[in-house]
Amino acid sequence: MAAPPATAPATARCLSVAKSCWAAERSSSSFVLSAPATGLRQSGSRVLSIRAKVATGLQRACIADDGAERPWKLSDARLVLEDGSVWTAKSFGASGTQVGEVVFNTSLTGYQEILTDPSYAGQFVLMTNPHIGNTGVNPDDEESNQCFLGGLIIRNLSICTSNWRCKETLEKYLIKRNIMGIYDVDTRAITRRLREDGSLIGVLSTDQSLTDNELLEMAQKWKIVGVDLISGVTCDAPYEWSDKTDSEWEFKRDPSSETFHVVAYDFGIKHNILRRLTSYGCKITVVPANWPASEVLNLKPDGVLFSNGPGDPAAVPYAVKTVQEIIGKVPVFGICMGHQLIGQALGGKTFKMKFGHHGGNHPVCDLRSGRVDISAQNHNYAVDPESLPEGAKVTHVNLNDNSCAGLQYSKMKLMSLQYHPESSPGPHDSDTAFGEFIELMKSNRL
Ligand SMILES: NC(=O)CC[C@H](N)C(=O)O
Repeated sequence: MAAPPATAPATARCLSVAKSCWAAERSSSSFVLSAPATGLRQSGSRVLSIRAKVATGLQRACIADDGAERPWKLSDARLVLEDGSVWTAKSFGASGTQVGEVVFNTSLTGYQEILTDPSYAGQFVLMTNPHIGNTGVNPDDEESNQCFLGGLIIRNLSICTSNWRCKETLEKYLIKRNIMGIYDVDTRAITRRLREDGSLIGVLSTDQSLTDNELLEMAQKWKIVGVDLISGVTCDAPYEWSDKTDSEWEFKRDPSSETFHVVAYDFGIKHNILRRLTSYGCKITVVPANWPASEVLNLKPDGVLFSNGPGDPAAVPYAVKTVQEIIGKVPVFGICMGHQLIGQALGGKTFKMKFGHHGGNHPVCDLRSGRVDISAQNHNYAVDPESLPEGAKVTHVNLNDNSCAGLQYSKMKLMSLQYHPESSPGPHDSDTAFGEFIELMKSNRL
């Protein structure tokens, strides 16, 4: 059970701190900040300086621990961003100190699928929905066997859980899995900063012996671009997968009469991708990320799936080489990281987006039919369509920013999507993509 809220509502505390910061600002002759953690952005805009001061002011207002016992939880955690801002919060889940890239996710729920999505390795996920934890967690919504993300950042932790599937509270679940969580922090302000400045590296800490400056230094030294994160999340050895989507949840009513053998490269694969493929009539062999292409081709599969996965697609040349050795020989389907690796394997370029796409409400247009799907997304990198060779066709665009959301190259028997047709969590609109992969494999059999 979460701790009861502090007496003064957070917004009120925030506003009074903001007011006093503003008054101090006006009475001083310059906008130079006195707090060491904000000093780095002194040369930045006046607006940024004020915001940083508010964040630092919150820390002073909340960590007034005089040793007296109080029946509510005091702020005991900090999030220090690489821009020098310090955000105080209350911890839940594990304690300690953790570095990661902060991304915001606009899904209303589905936090358990997000926590267990291996593509979030190295990242802190900030949920923009202010109320999280009310449905607890259950054994069926896991997308992998562990949590790979660095930590969870939320506005309000639900003080109770109420759901017929709930087996455990979010707080207990995070403690068991040694994952840090913070709440009672201004997630809207952090999201606005990420939208303005782009994704930022941060440090989450409950360790009061570390100074703001020490945490800031950790954030500024840490790198995520150019790092191979796939090798930390892929499986150790091949295995067979045969679980379908549970009949209670199945929404596709016309099971395929044919079966297809698909080899799935595990770059951080989500279970629901495997379940959806199985429901569409596939027998699946999952192989580790570094499994030789020659051994996969020796199995004579009907198709190969290149899965989602964490990090920078340009940092895994071995995976790009594998994709190069396979495309054109058997039908392939790339999802998210798999799509980006296909882009690279075709000689195209990937680039880091300002703050990426993370959420269950991204409109995507299928340019072939004009149909618009609402899709589940989680990526910070994208394929530059201008860099692709002739013949590679952009089939889908994200309607929020026109970025490339899908590819097809008939001669190479390939299709790929930048988003998540398996939709966990998210809408089922794009489930038909699995049917398209089945058709691609069928036509290759003829
Ligand atoms: N979901 C994924 O596969 C993520 C892809 C890649 N790691 C990115 O952030 O762009």
